[in-house]
Amino acid sequence: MKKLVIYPAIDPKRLTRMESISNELHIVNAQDLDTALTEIKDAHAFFGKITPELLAAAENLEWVQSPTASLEHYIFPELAAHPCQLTNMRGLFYDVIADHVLGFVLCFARNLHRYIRQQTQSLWQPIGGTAGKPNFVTGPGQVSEVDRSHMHLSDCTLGVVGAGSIGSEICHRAAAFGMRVCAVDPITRTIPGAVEEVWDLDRLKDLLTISDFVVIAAPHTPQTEKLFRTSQFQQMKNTGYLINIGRGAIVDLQDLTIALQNGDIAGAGLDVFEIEPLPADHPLWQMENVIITPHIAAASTRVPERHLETLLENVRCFINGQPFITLANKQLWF
Ligand SMILES: NC(=O)c1ccc[n+]([C@@H]2O[C@H](COP(=O)([O-])OP(=O)(O)OC[C@H]3O[C@@H](n4cnc5c(N)ncnc54)[C@H](O)[C@@H]3O)[C@@H](O)[C@H]2O)c1
Ligand SMILES: O=C(O)[C@H](O)CO
Repeated sequence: MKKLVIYPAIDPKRLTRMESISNELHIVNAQDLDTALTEIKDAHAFFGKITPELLAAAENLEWVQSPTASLEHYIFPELAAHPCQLTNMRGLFYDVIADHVLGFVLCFARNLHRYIRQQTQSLWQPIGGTAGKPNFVTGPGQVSEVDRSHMHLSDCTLGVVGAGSIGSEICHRAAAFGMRVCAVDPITRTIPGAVEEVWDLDRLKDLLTISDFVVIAAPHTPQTEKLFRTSQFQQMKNTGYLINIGRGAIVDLQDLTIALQNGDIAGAGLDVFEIEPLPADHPLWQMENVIITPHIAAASTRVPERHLETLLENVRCFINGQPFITLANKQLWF
């Protein structure tokens, strides 16, 4: 019989669901580190926060399941070198984060973030027009400054950096809004129904040059750390927007701030930051072309249940000797 050690211990209700799927798994829900260290010795699987100390104590470990989607604070060199398979919790947030991104896109396209600020001052001012004046739709053939200041999504291109579960869903949603969509990714080659050919990473510059909205949906790895610096912002359209729901460390915060101040890009929708929480005196807070959400793009009532479902499905795969549904590529981090 295979043995799974869980540490830190999980809610007994979740444990019952796990036990109910198989009587071929001996589960130890370790209440303290000493128990975890003793029990992991002959365990085949581990769920929770693995450490170098726990890994060193394990003699038969075949599988480690991370409780998080991202692995940059989880993986360490001994774990990468260990023959065990590593799985994560990716894929739980694909739709809700894609919604969040489209929320940013719609705000920028229609200036909703600016109108919400104006509303707090009872200010009637069409963006591009005159305060306090009625705004008449212009006649045939005439495009006013107000028209010019509001984007038509089907005229826009959205480019995604990192076409995994979240990035692919963003592409589908953007395509449904009539946008042209492109993406770069080292592994994904196509997103059926949205992007016929996903480009390799060497075409990042092409993506930056043509996109009205650049969306970062990649993990934080040595390759993506500070991928976005001044030169990337300068390659973007100066009417373009950056949206980051991936990881803060992918974008150099200072360079982004300067790019926004210089008008190298038109604005940014940010859920993640190089420094979290973003300090209260940071200039980004005061920029009217920046929308800040406090790392909540994944928040949703459905996520805890999906979290458990992913864990149960991987347990089933482990018992039945089938491929895991969220196998991680350990080499991405080293
Ligand atoms: N804002 C949040 O609260 C929140 C929540 C969940 C996940 N995330 C972030 O989103 C990331 C993506 O999540 P996911 O579920 O789509 O993961 P995923 O593993 O399904 O997709 C990640 C994609 O990024 C690609 N990638 C790897 N290296 C790359 C690089 N150098 N350049 C471009 N693409 C690269 C991978 O090939 C993969 O297709 C996570 O790693 C996490 O950092 C953020
Ligand atoms: O990586 C994750 O699990 C999400 O960003 C939630 O913090």
